[in-house]
Parts: sequence; structure tokens; C-alpha cells
Amino acid sequence: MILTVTPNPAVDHTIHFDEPLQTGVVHRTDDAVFTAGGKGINVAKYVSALDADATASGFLGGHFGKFVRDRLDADGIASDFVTIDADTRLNTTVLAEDGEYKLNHNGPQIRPADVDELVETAQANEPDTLLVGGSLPPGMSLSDVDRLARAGDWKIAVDMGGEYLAELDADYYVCKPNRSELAAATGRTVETEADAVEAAEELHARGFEYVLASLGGDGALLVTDDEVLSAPALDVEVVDTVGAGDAVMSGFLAAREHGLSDADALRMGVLTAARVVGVAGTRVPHLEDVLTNETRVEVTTVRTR
Ligand SMILES: Nc1ncnc2c1ncn2[C@@H]1O[C@H](COP(=O)(O)OP(=O)(O)O)[C@@H](O)[C@H]1O
Ligand SMILES: O=P(O)(O)OC[C@H]1O[C@](O)(COP(=O)(O)O)[C@@H](O)[C@@H]1O
Repeated sequence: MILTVTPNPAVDHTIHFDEPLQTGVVHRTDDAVFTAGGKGINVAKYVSALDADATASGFLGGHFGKFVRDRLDADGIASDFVTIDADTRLNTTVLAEDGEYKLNHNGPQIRPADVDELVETAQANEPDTLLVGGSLPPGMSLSDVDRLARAGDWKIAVDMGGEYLAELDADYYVCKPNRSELAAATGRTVETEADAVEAAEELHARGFEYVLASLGGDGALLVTDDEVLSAPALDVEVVDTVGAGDAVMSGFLAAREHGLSDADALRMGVLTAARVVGVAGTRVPHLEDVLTNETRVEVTTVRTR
């Protein structure tokens, strides 16, 4: 079972305008979607849809916390959250004619006792793999993530910002940086695929057994002990990219749960992401056939290590 820990869940509000945003103007639309989000929660939703066993955990509080809990229940996603006194946040993605604006709140204040309860919750669930996804709310530190990593006999996956990846101390199973997170984690400029390979290999050398680097429309890389694999993104119509990174991680983790190879896990990551970018926000697209999909994703070996 995969336990996903989202320290900082969110109600994701995705709102669409057919015009560029301007200051001093009231923009109006009837196109708005509210979903339960936060990186670990998205992974629990996508992994469940990929027919692997997942439970969502983390901190929830207030009305938005109730919204997230109710949505997961309604969608049949197993959950085991720590209830906090403060309010879960609302994140807004504005899709306007001039681009995609992501407006994320820092989140509620977490107390040391909340972190203790989270560690106990993780231990009680006895997962094979524990994923920590997304930002840390005020009051929670990276040493708490290392503590979660060491608190049980599980593989630990992280989908966190580059500045976090640079500071983690325990041994991790897999991380999923995007291009800017690779740059932030290593202090390198990451523009070409060769830059991304070097940065991802540096992270691997720092203690991540697998580095799954997502490169937006250029696809994804997987650095293993033995090789560097590459998979192109699919040529699909993109509604928005909210949840795309979470989808790559979900495909990878679900494939591992199904006992698939490194190459198939990378393939499943980009196939899942191709579906997720085709729907608004973090709604779960049709994923049941991803495992048996006929769509060709050619995984190539960039380098043998
Ligand atoms: N424009 C796009 N066309 C097709 N697939 C895309 C596109 N943008 C992202 N993806 C898919 O989503 C994955 C994750 O996107 P990326 O932007 O790297 O992650 P993040 O959401 O973490 O920033 C990519 O590896 C790719 O498979
Ligand atoms: O914890 P952070 O970094 O603020 O990110 C949270 C946001 O990221 C998401 O998980 C989407 O992630 P990606 O677009 O990076 O895949 C949203 O659901 C959520 O609002």
C-alpha cells in the first residue's frame, strides 16, 4: 500500500477567462472548478485510478479541510488525516488568455503535537511506500520529513520543491523534480536535456535511488543505479498542467506496485500525465486503461552508468 502524506493540502480552485487579465477590471466567468488537491492527495487519487492501493494522509482543518475530506470520501479514496485547529488553504489557478497564473497560499500553522500524530498515523498504516508531496506549512520543517522517512520500514518517495530536495538528509527511494526544481536543488542552469541529466545524476549521487525528472512538454527522465532513461511527452491537447507532475509520480509508483520495470514505470508516468493535462485542475481523467494502453511511448537509454 502507498500512503501519501500531504502536509499542506488545498482546495484547488481553477478558474478560466477567455481574455487576458488586467488590473482595475472585474473579470467574470461561469467556468470554475473546485477539487481536493495538494501533491500527495493528487497522487492518492491518480494511484487509486491506476488500480493500486493508496491511502491519503496529512493535515486537514476548517471548512476547506472538510471539503477535501468529503471529496475524497465521495470519490472512494481511502484517507487517514490528522485534524488540526487551523484552516486548510485554498489555491487558485487562473487560466487566462495570456497564460496560467498559480496563486498558492502558505497554509495553516502546524504544532509539534500535530507532527507527532502524523508520524503515529503513518506507523499505524504500515505502508510499503510512503510519499511526502508538496510544500511544508508553517511550523513543519524538513527534519520532520526526514523523521517520517526514518519512522518505519518503508520506501520513501518525495515530490517536493528543489530547495527542499537540496536539504533532505535521510536515504530516499525516489524524488520527482521538474526543470526548475532540478535547478534549485543543484544550483545548476537546467535548459537542455543534457543539463537535466547532469542535475538529476547529481541528485542520485546525493542519496535518491531513483530520480524521476519531469521536463514539461519535453517528457521525463529516470536516473537509476544502472542507467538514465528518457521518455517523450505525448502530443496531446493541454487544458492545463495542474497535477501533471503529480501524475508522473503516480504512474511511476503505481507501476512499481504492479511490479513493472524501470522503463515501464517511466512510460506509465508520462502516459498518466498525458491524460491529466487534458482535464481541468486535478480532476481524475479516465486512467483505467493506462496499464494496457496501446499508445506507444518509446523509452530510450540516454546513458549507461
Ligand atoms: N505541454 C505538454 N504536453 C504534453 N505533456 C505535457 C506537457 N506539459 C507537461 N506534460 C507532461 O506532464 C509531465 C509533468 O510536467 P512538468 O511541467 O514537468 O511537471 P510539474 O507539474 O511538476 O511542473 C511531463 O513530464 C509530461 O509528461
Ligand atoms: O504544496 P504546493 O507546492 O503549494 O503545491 C500545491 C499545489 O500543487 C498541486 O498539487 C498541483 O501540483 P503540480 O501542478 O505541480 O503537479 C495542486 O493540487 C496544489 O494546489
